[in-house]
Amino acid sequence: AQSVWGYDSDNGPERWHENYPLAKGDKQSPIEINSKDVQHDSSLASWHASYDPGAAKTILNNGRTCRVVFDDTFDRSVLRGGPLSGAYRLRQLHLHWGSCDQHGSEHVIDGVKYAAELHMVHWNPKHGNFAGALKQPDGVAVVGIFLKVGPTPKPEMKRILEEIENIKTKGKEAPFLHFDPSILFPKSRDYWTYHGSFTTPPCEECITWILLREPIEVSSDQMAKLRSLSKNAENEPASPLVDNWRPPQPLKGRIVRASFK
Ligand SMILES: NS(=O)(=O)N=C1NCCCN1
Ligand SMILES: [Zn+2]
Repeated sequence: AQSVWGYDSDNGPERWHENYPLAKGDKQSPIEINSKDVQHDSSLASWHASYDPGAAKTILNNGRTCRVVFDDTFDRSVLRGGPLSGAYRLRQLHLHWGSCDQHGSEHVIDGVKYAAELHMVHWNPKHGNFAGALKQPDGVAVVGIFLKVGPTPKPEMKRILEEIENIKTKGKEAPFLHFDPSILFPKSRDYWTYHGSFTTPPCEECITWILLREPIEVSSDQMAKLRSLSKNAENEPASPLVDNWRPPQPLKGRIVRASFK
């Protein structure tokens, strides 16, 4: 059987284009951000999230990440402002992380790789549904938050990490209720924005990225917790779910704008 895509040598990012041609497009994500090339745009508005804690549904290990799913059947939890026109519905959040604290993020900032990167995925309801939004350049908005290992870990990450016990192997899902993901935001609203793609196949180029400049802090133990997830199903040989990140892709002349000086 065709090995589905993943992050191993035989099915990893260097080979995705064989089954997913968009992966070789000229608006791919993630990217390396070099502050010297960033353009400050004073016309960029601030972004605002208004999330309903009741929209949180379940947390899942799909063998490639840990994902929290939200009810997106109406404008219940939305992101607006910043570079966006209109309100985008929160659909899910997930993470990418490394096998050690020194790497794991997908976007790289002035050569700095963070231990992990959290993505909050929103879609534009003017395109009818998520599948339709994937076909549009303004279809999806992802807020990226960097996780940095430091001395004052953010207690708000605890809720997600506590749930990991119940979703250790691929396919395991647990209820995840009454959760407002905006508690995960750092203090500063400063962000970079550019147009790119999903960092996972089929790598559709439908994303307005909003990357928060200020990382949130986690402890090394919290990172170890994330690394205790397995990519295998319960009855399969154990294989740790780590290094589920795509490396930076060619910028191809794109402009990265900053909301800050
Ligand atoms: N890492 S990413 O760009 O957010 N990729 C995603 N792929 C599937 C749907 C949600 N997000
Ligand atoms: Zn992601």
